[in-house]
Amino acid sequence: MDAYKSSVDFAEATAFLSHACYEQDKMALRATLKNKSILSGLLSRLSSCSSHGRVCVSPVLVAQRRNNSTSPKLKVDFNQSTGVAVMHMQNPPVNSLSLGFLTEFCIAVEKLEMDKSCRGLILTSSQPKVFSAGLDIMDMYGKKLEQYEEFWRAVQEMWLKLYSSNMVTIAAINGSSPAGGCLMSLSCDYRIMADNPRYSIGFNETQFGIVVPVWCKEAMTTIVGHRNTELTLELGLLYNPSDALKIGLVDQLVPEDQVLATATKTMTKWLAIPDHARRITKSMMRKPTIDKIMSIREADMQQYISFISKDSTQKMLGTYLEMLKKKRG
Ligand SMILES: CCCCCCCCCCC/C=C/C(=O)SCCNC(=O)CCNC(=O)[C@H](O)C(C)(C)COP(=O)(O)OP(=O)(O)OC[C@H]1O[C@@H](n2cnc3c(N)ncnc32)[C@H](O)[C@@H]1OP(=O)(O)O
Repeated sequence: MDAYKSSVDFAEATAFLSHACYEQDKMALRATLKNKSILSGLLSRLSSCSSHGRVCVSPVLVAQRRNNSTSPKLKVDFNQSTGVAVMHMQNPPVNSLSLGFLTEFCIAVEKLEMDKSCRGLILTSSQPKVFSAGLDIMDMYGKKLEQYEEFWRAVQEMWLKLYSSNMVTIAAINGSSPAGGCLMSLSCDYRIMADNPRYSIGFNETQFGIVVPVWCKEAMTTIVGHRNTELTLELGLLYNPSDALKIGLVDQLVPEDQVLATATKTMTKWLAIPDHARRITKSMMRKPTIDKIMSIREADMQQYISFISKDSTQKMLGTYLEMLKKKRG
């Protein structure tokens, strides 16, 4: 009975998802998913139903107002003739990965994934100077345990969706991309960054007392190797574009005004490879990491909740938030 009930929930929510392209749909979806067990079930099952063996979603008040904004946090331009979608992140001011953003992102990627005519996804930012500031610290600060859980479930889901995508995914990094922003680009197949020494990319978490999850370490190690990962994560390093290129954190640097054009050109090359061969190869390369991470998903959740809700962690996050806000004033 429970299994039946949950499959009905899932079917309803999936049917609903496929139509959730307008703002009122998204608001209703969030209301439908308010029950976190449905959210967890839906998001996990969405990731397990895909093909090819991939694992198949004061200052405080100012920031809260921003996060509650109902304007779309993503703009997706899909070109039917090329089969390429460009996803512009537009969550001002810095494209932080808030719960609202993550939910919208998972829905958008799932919709593109289900559309067989979409073969490539370019991820970029509409915000000046910033690709993504990483996880929204407001969603990690001063919240209830259930809220931490809902947020982290969405973080895990977003990573899985992007990392296990069948599409060719290219990050067009047209601004700074610390922490979660860096991991988001590392989940793509290829990274092109604006050659502007004022931009930075990397993982600065330890600098303000946060430890990245094990799956972040795993994903990074597969790209830049054990030693670079160790140095970056322990010291909380952010790199300028040319240093990022040296260690392989990005694949290519181009002048700022050519990031998107280069991504589009690169996409054409990737799409010239027969899809089935590329997809199976991608799965072969990534499935071991995905399987490993899936097996520790619930433990990772418990670890996150216990770590983030500690008084000492909250105190450090509070200090960091104040520091970020003072920087401007
Ligand atoms: C495939 C998907 C992957 C999913 C992700 C998985 C992630 C797991 C990874 C491991 C754990 C990750 C943890 C994190 O990501 S914690 C967040 C870490 N991020 C940072 O430390 C970046 C902090 N921000 C900055 O350094 C700068 O803001 C930035 C360089 C990005 C831009 O600088 P700029 O000068 O243009 O802007 P301001 O600093 O003035 O900021 C403007 C306002 O935005 C607020 N802000 C900035 N960053 C965040 C943030 N991460 N969360 C919430 N709010 C943020 C900042 O306070 C300013 O607010 P006010 O306008 O109110 O002053």
